[in-house]
Amino acid sequence: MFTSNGFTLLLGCQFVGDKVAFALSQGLKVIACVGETLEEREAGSTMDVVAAQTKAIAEKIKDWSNVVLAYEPVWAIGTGKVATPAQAQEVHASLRDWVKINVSPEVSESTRIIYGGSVTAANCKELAAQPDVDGFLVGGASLKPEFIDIINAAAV
Ligand SMILES: O=C[C@H](O)COP(=O)(O)O
Repeated sequence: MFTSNGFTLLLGCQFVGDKVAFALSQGLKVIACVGETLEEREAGSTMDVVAAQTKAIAEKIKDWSNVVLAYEPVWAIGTGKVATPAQAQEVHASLRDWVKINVSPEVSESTRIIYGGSVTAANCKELAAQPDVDGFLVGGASLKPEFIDIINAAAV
């Protein structure tokens, strides 16, 4: 998945892995977004989807020090439908476990896993309080004064 304000492209897993590796090779830092569609969530395949997306990245890179993982459920991006704190924590914890098992415990500890998708001043505090939510990828709300509240919530 490639996402920026109001613009989301669903890309094949392998293509995303190649893009991440290329960006790193050029000295860039990467926020790699993973996330399921509403259909995939309703089918119960959320973790299978984000694991497959993360695997495609893990197969192409060795050094994770310039990579941040962002959990961005497709159904939450720019829709006003935010993941509940429990939904976000469940996926973030599973992602961290996946990285621990499939990459290394050290990378699992050091890699930030941030949440994106309709984050606002009203929902950021509860999300930020989840143990495996390390910050936010903010779209629409970054253009509003409430952004400072989101920054402060994530900084605690
Ligand atoms: O670029 C940011 C993310 O795609 C989330 O966007 P959003 O906060 O407008 O839902």
